[in-house]
Amino acid sequence: MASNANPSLPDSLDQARITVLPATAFYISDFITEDEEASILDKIASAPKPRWKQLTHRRLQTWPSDLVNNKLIDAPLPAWLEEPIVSRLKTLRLTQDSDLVNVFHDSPHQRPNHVLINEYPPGVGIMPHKDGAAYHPVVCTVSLGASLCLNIHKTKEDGALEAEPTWRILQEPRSLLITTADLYTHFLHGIADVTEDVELSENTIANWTLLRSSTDFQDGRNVRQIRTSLTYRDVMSVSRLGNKLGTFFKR
Ligand SMILES: O=C(O)CCC(=O)C(=O)O
Ligand SMILES: [Fe+2]
Repeated sequence: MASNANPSLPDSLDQARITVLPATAFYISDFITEDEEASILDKIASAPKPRWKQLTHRRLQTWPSDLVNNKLIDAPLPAWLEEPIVSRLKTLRLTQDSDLVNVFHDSPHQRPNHVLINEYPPGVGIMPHKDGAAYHPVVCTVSLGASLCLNIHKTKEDGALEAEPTWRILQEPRSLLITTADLYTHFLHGIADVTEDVELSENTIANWTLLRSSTDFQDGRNVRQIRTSLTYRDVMSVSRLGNKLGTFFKR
């Protein structure tokens, strides 16, 4: 396939469901093309320096802006985050005979309005966490540059985190992972601070049969390289600027 060809998407998300996970997750290995991936990585790299927020080990960008008190100030996404990804997300049907042509059909704005860009060098991950109340519980993650494992953790009866993940999802470059429902509200997700993901196999990776090339991981290893993720979500509360009294209207 030419690298600029449209990727082949499944007819419906039914075919992309990660069936061993609790409700609900979908994985599409070729959601964007190599050309699209390269062009988005270029845009991220050429963003003005103040766009980056530098954490201790990791850096991130938020588009169109940071949330303030869990609210988004109304603004469009830049064109390079809108096309092709948002348009393509909107075309994904839940089932083949469903008219519900996207996973955001019951979200407040029927589409993602916010994108977080996270860059993970080898050895760097993100602590297990929940995404919280600011967002509608649908998360669409597009991975760029390299592969890594997202860990899904249970909590114990007393609310403490189980240190070992119960499931692992392997995310390849150009893939789309959608997590919703209990995976959003009940379980925690995180990425291990390792330079290599190990013990990768049909038995340990929840989406093994949906991978583009499980043969790449036949030795059970994924040596980490820089992996960048685009996390698309719908921020529930959006406020408009420009009111003289400084109060905010809901959209
Ligand atoms: O980079 C990822 O895939 C996960 C990011 C994440 O969990 C978050 O930003 O809330
Ligand atoms: Fe998260």
